[in-house]
Amino acid sequence: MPDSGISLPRDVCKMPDRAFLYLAITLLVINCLTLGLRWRMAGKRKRKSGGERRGIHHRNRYADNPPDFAQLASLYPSFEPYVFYSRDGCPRIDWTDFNATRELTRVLLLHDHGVNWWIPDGQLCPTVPNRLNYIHWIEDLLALDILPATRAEGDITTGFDIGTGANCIYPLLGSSVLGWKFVGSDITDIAIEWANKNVDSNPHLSNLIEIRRAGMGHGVGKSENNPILSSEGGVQLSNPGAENVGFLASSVLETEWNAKKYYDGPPVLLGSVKDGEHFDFCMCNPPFFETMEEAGLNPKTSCGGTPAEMVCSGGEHAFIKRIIEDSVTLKDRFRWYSSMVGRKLNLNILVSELWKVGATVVKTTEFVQGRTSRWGLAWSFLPVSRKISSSQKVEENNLSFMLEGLQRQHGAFHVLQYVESYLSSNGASSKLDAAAFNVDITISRNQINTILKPETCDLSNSSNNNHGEVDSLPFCLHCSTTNLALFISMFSLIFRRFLIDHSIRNDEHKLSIPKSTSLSASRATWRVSIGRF
Ligand SMILES: C[S@@+](CC[C@H](N)C(=O)[O-])C[C@H]1O[C@@H](n2cnc3c(N)ncnc32)[C@H](O)[C@@H]1O
Repeated sequence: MPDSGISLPRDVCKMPDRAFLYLAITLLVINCLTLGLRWRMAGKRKRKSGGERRGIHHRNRYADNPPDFAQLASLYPSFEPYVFYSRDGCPRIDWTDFNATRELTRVLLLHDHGVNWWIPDGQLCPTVPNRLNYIHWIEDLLALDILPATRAEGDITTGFDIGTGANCIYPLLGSSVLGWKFVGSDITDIAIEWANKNVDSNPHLSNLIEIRRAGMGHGVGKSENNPILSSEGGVQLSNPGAENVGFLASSVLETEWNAKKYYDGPPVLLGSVKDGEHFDFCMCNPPFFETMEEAGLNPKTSCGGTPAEMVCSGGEHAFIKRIIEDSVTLKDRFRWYSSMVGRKLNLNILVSELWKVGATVVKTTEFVQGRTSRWGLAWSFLPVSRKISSSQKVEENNLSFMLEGLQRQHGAFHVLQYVESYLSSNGASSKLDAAAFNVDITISRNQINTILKPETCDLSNSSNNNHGEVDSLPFCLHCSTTNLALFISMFSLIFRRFLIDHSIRNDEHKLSIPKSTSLSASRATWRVSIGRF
């Protein structure tokens, strides 16, 4: 009997042929079903852990048509020596060979985008399909109508690429694929020289792209009055969120944040943006690492990358934090600020920092690049329109409300963290998603009853002083039952506790509650999520 890979009980071997055949088929079917189930579960697990997991952007031209190495080799003799055929007959290249990856990028840019391009040995070599994902995500952000338009219709979309590199990839792709204008900044001579060469070799794009040395005393924040640069030229260490820490002092995020180092390199946006300039967006593929060892240079690929491109003091966290600080000064000079982020932990920390500094909207996405993931982080300070989409309007279990009377230093994020910890301490399962800016709560009727018990509800100690400016925060409540009134009572109580705990006079606070909700459901457990809209 050939080795089927399935071991059978010994007496099965004595069975008559037909019985054995049935058994073998049954085992095979069970095996297939199990495999299928595992496969489906793996798929589900992936989506569950990755949230809105994204691969290649649906508008990315390589989404349905990955680069055809054989065709490229037949069309471009310079690429041909790098292509070999594996045993299964598939054309491949050696991803650990820098010359091969550089030649692939060159021919892809030429063949698919009509772009002439080159970089010197060792400079960071971009993977065209990956870089296109970020461009298309920016396109998605610009199409969102939650922010007011900041330029006249018909004006060309204009972006700022922080750290454009010798490869100048984002301006070249953004201008050739979407006709956008770009300013690309960098700090090294080699990047400035080669980015300019790459622009000059494409006369059809050169009027769309300007290469600029960062921090050369342009406009806002020029060296002599740059509010961020200290007299020693280092970065002034603002204690992040100092006035906002409050009850969060011990939270994990804060601890992580405070443990981080600070960027002390050349200016980033301040000093690079000229007086009167406005941009639709900025983008950045930052130096991700603190050391070249950390960069670890993936042994499975060779995309080059010099220390100047890969490394900065404090790593990506510090660099992006610096972009955030600059954006706080530049505010609506950019419609959207954005950056790539290499680590999920940093993404969460940066999202929470953005809410603290007053961003009006924060968006994130995941870019799946082969076996690694990167994240996109975008934010704005423009007023967000409170338009409720038609799908939200028909959902009867969605409720929007305002929490008024908060002091301005208590951001909506603080309120959500308070809700999370308050409910957790009362036994409910409560999970804050910093990126999505909401808290998911699973709570039982008994737990709600305990929270609403008169002794728990004693809110009489409310004679605190109110100081500072007051503000109001819009929230949205999504509830898996129609029993909103119960939740509103509970949240009203939690918010009142928050205000009391933070020395805000009780009578200043107001929670608008709809009149027509009824208390009827008898389910044991509900799911509710509260977030900012
Ligand atoms: C990871 S590389 C990105 C290059 C290119 N944008 C890409 O995606 O391949 C980071 C770039 O940021 C540049 N850089 C570092 N500090 C900078 C600063 N303060 N302002 C502008 N660019 C900076 C580096 O020289 C480097 O070219």
